[in-house]
Amino acid sequence: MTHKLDSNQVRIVLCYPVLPHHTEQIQAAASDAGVVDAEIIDAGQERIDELLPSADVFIGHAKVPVDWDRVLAAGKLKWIQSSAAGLDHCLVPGVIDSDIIVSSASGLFAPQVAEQTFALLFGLLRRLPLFFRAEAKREFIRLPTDDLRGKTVGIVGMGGNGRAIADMLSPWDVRIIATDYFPVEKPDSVDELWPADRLQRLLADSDIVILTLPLNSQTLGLFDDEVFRQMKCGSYLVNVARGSVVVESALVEALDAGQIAGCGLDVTEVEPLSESSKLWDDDRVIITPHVGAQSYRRVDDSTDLACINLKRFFAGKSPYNLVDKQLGFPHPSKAYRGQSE
Ligand SMILES: NC(=O)C1=CN([C@@H]2O[C@H](COP(=O)(O)OP(=O)(O)OC[C@H]3O[C@@H](n4cnc5c(N)ncnc54)[C@H](O)[C@@H]3O)[C@@H](O)[C@H]2O)C=CC1
Ligand SMILES: O=C(O)C(=O)CO
Repeated sequence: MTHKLDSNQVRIVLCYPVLPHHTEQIQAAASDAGVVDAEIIDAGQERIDELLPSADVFIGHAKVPVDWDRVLAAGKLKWIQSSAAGLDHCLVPGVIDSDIIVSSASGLFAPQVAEQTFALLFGLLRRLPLFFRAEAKREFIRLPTDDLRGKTVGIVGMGGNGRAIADMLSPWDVRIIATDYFPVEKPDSVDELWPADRLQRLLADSDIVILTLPLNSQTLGLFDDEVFRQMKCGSYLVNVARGSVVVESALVEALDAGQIAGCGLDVTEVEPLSESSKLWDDDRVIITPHVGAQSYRRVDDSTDLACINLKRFFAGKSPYNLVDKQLGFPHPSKAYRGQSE
C-alpha cells in the first residue's frame, strides 16, 4: 500500500495544543520523510473547521463541530493522525466510507490512564469523597473502608490502556480477568482473557469493573439497566473510556439500588456533566473532568508519534495504530507499543 501524495507540496494542519517547537519538529520530520515543501499550519480549535478542507494531512483532535461534508467534498484530505485514542471526533460515516486513512493515539496515554484509574479506584475503596466532604466541614468521622487485595478485577477492553492497568494492578494480589474484541496475546498480568461476548461472565465474577473499550456503534449505551443487573452486587465501576458507553440514568439507578457500591468516572455521557446530575452529590462517586490523558507529557508524546507516523506514511508504509474504520479502533497487530521507527 502506498500513501505517496501526488504533489511535493503538502499542507499539514494541526489541531492540538502545540508549541512552536512541536511545529518545527513536525516540519523536520516531513523534510526527513522527503516532502520538499511542507506547509505546517497550527489551526487550533478556532480555525480547524475553516482550514481542514484545504489539508492533505490532519494531525489533532477537533473538539468543535467540523463540517465533514465540506472536507469530503474538497477531496484533499488523505490522512488523519488523531491526537486522541478515541475516534468519535472524526469517524463520521462519510470519513468511514472514504479513502481517508485514519490512525489513532491508541495506547499512547496508557501509563497516565492507568495512574488515573488507580487514583479513582483507591479513592473509591478508601471512601475519599466521604472523608473529603467531612474534612471540608471540619468533621472527624471514622468508618471502615474497602481493600483492593483479594478482589477480582474485570477489565473490559485489553488495548493499550487495559494492558497498562492490568500490569499496574498485578502486584496487588488481585485476580484479573478481561474481555477484548480480539482476545489474543494474553498479557502475563491477566489471569483470563475472554472474547467480548463473555462480558456477562466477567460481570458476574468481578468485584471491580474497569471500562477501557472504545465507543462505537456496538458499545454505545452498552452498560444499560440489564448489564448493571448482571454486575455483582456491591461491586465498583471505573470508567476511563467514554461516558456514552454507560447509560447514566441506569448507573444512577444501580447506585440507588445498592447494586453497585460506587463508581469512578473520568468521562461522562455529556461533558461537562450536567449541574443537575445526582452523581455530583453522591459520596460513593468520584468524578474527574476527562483528565486521564492530560499529563504534561501529552503534547510531546503525541508529536513524537505523529512524526514517526509521518515518516512511515511518506515512505508508503502503514502508520502505527492504523484504524479499521468499520470497527472504530486499530487491530492489535497494528498497535503502537513504543516502537521508534
Ligand atoms: N479518559 C481518558 O482520558 C482517555 C480515554 N480513552 C478512551 O479509552 C479507549 C481505549 O483506549 P486505548 O486502550 O488507548 O485504545 P486501544 O485501541 O488500544 O484499545 C481498545 C481495545 O478495546 C477492544 N474492544 C473493542 N470493542 C470491545 C468490546 N466490545 N469489548 C471489549 N473490548 C473491546 C479492542 O479490541 C482494543 O483492544 C479509547 O477508545 C478512548 O475512548 C483513551 C485515552 C485517554
Ligand atoms: O485519547 C483519548 O481518547 C482521550 O480521551 C484523551 O483525552
